[in-house]
Amino acid sequence: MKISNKTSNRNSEESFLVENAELILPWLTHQQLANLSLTSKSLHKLSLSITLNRIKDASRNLENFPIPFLNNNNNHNQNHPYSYFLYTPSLLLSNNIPRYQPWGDNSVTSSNPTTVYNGNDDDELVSLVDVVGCDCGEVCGDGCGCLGFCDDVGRECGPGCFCEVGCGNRVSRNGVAVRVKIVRCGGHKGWGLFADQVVHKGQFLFQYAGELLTTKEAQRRQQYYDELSSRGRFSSALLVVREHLPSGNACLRLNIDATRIGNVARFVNHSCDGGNLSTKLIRSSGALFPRLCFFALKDIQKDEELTFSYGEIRKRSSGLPCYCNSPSCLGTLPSEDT
Ligand SMILES: C[S@@+](CC[C@H](N)C(=O)[O-])C[C@H]1O[C@@H](n2cnc3c(N)ncnc32)[C@H](O)[C@@H]1O
Repeated sequence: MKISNKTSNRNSEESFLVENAELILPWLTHQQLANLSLTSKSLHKLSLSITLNRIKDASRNLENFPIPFLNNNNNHNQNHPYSYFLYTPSLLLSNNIPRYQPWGDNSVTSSNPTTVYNGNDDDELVSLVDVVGCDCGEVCGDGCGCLGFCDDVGRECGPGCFCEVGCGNRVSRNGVAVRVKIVRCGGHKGWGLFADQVVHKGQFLFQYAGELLTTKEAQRRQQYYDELSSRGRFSSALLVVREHLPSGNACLRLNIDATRIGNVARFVNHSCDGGNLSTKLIRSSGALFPRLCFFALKDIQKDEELTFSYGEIRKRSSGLPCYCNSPSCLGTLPSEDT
């Protein structure tokens, strides 16, 4: 039997991939994995087991609990087993975003191969010149100087403090605090985030993690995302937070894009009735930027969808249709000029 060079090259590529599957396959994007699975039976089997693993934990092992994807939708068009994005538990500067991230390893490797981000802290966002914090000891008490509010922004202990990770004044710094799941919603909302346990009113759930952008970059991306959304089948997760002084003047603006890299908060859908989550900005001592934190607005039952209001303003006349299903639904999603 004569085997052509092309066939033997393909066979050796395939056996190389099969032999090194554990090293290579976890790094592939969903598209690369899908393409690979078409090439041979053994790679199809391996890709399938990688996919089943991904479905079990969207956070790639970076949170305290696994965060599963659930898609019980039989509609062929909506039959995606999971949503592909890179995971970060905290805010990242946009010049430090990894190009690839293994699924199941505890590190995010930056596009600069010398930088490995371990996902546990936001050291990148700490002022190295002016790191300030409390010196209460292991755990802070009522007299801790980091407690309280400043211009409507809550305060917490942070990288500038001497207290330890278990300190009660670090609620928003320890990742996702309650069990949640990412569920494919019926209709046109795409994926949504659901409680996988009872959550009590006032409880902290998670922060909105992603890339911190300059306003110019946020405007550029918003325009691009709007274009993609208008063609359908695209969900952007670019959030602009504006804080105003009592005078009405803007005093703070945060642009967080979780579209390419983010955490579970990127799956929280909008509800015109305000939903069951509230948001609050919290600044950790020593950190340059505050984080946007989500708290339960009311008691939330297991299996209830987690939602909040994306805003009041509907500036774009051709706004995207809203499917929140609340009696107060306004028909379109909020939109503002970025
Ligand atoms: C932050 S993402 C939320 C997760 C998103 N559903 C997904 O599948 O990735 C925001 C996008 O979700 C969709 N979305 C959120 N709330 C919605 C609603 N009430 N009705 C319709 N689409 C909604 C819109 O496409 C919006 O741009």
